[in-house]
Order: sequence, then structure tokens, then C-alpha cells
Amino acid sequence: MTSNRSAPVLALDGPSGSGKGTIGQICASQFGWHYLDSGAIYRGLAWLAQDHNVSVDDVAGLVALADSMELTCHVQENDVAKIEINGQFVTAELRTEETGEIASQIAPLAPVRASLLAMQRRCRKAPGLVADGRDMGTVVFPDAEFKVFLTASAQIRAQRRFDQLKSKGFDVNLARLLESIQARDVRDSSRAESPLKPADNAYVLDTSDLSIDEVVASIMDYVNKR
Ligand SMILES: Nc1ncnc2c1ncn2[C@@H]1O[C@H](COP(=O)(O)OP(=O)(O)OP(=O)(O)O)[C@@H](O)[C@H]1O
Ligand SMILES: Nc1ccn([C@H]2C[C@H](O)[C@@H](COP(=O)(O)O)O2)c(=O)n1
Repeated sequence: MTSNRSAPVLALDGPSGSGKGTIGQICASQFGWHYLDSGAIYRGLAWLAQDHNVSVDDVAGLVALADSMELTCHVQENDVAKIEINGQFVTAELRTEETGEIASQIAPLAPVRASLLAMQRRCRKAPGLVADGRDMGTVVFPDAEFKVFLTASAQIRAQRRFDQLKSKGFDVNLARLLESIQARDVRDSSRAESPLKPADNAYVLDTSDLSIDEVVASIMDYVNKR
């Protein structure tokens, strides 16, 4: 399917655990728009690299995997989207901390990012797209009509992630999650290629003391006022 540059985009960026996925899917459903979880693309490549024993230093190997990756996102009513890569359903595998960690290690590589760019831009289709990630408003869709940067303290994000993983039956440790979130923040925001940062004209929203409903209401208010 071809991308449609005229379809509106709500770019939703922010650090790990700031609520982009949760809020993005609610906004997409309220607008009746498509939804892109760009982190799933980086996680998908990380999973493929693990599966094919390609190391995080093997740039040519990673680019070859990225170029051959067929990723389909099956959006579900009232549930997380199911991710299929090269014919295999890998939704749970992509959400592990290990896969997120490897995704964050391969994400700084410029050739890898370049090879994943077109896949993300193809998701821009009528009637509109909510795109969640780190560089949606700065690099992938710099002309997005709406740009939101979600943030929250590392402690709150670690606690939310802890609750989320615990409720799914994972054995998790809060201190280790906090350490991993802080390390990921540093890596994602200090890299030279497409670092995590708010776009100049982004609406920056600290969700530390806000409920999910309050965050959605605040974004709706921002969109309606533009
Ligand atoms: N404002 C909020 N109040 C309470 N819990 C929240 C809030 N926003 C998100 N959460 C919860 O925090 C957890 C992490 O949110 P989510 O997975 O959406 O973050 P994310 O930014 O997409 O993370 P990642 O970048 O790692 O994919 C989820 O369990 C979600 O329900
Ligand atoms: N647009 C994006 C999306 C994701 N990444 C990298 C950085 C993250 O640490 C990792 C996993 O993302 P998540 O699923 O936690 O949102 O992928 C990126 O560099 N650019």
C-alpha cells in the first residue's frame, strides 16, 4: 500500500514506559485512525537478530535482516496489537526487557535506522495515523500536524512497568527495572542518530501525576485547539 503524505499524523514520542503505547492506542481508536508502534519494529529486529545469532555489532547483518523483515501489526479491539514477523507471531517475545535492551543497542546504528524508515512512513494512510516512538515528530514525520512528547519520572515509569509485568505473571525486580529504564533513557537520548528529544513545536506532557484518562483528555484538548 502506498503512503499518503497528506494524511494527518499525531506523533507521540517519549521515553520508555511513559505511556505512549497505551495512550496512542486509545487516541487512535477515538479518532478512528491507524496506529504505528515503531518500537515494535526495533524490537522485531532485535528479536530477529537474537533468533539468527546476529550480534549487535554486525551492522551489515542487521541491515540484511531489517531489509528482509516482514512485520504485520494485527490491531485488536481492547487488547494489545499482535505482531507477526516473517510469518511468526512474536507479541510476547517482543515485550521482554531483554528484547527492549537489544533494541535500544541497535537503534543508534544509522544504517539500521535508514533501512527501517520507509517501513514506518508507509504507515501514514487516510484517515490518519497515531505514531508512537522516539523520533516520530523529529525525523520520521517532521511535518506531523500534531506532536506530543510524553514524559514521567523514571521512578514512576519503573513502577508502572513493574505493575504491568507483574500482572502478566512475569517475575520482576523493581530496582533492576529502574536501572534498565535509566540506562535506556541515557542511550536513547544521547545517541547521535535520531536521539530521543521533543520536537521544537511539541506539546510536552509530564504524566507522573496524571491518570490515563487525564492524559488522553489533555491530548484531545491540544488536538482540538490546533
Ligand atoms: N498516566 C498513566 N497512569 C498510570 N499508568 C499508566 C499511565 N500511562 C501508562 N500507564 C501504564 O504504564 C505502563 C507502560 O505504558 P506503555 O507500555 O504504554 O509505555 P510506552 O511508553 O509505550 O513504553 P515503551 O516505550 O517501553 O513501549 C502500562 O502498564 C500502562 O498501562
Ligand atoms: N522510533 C523509535 C522507536 C524505538 N526505538 C528504540 C529505542 C527503544 O529503547 C527501543 C524499544 O522501543 P520501545 O518499544 O520501548 O518503545 O527501540 C527507537 O530508537 N526509535
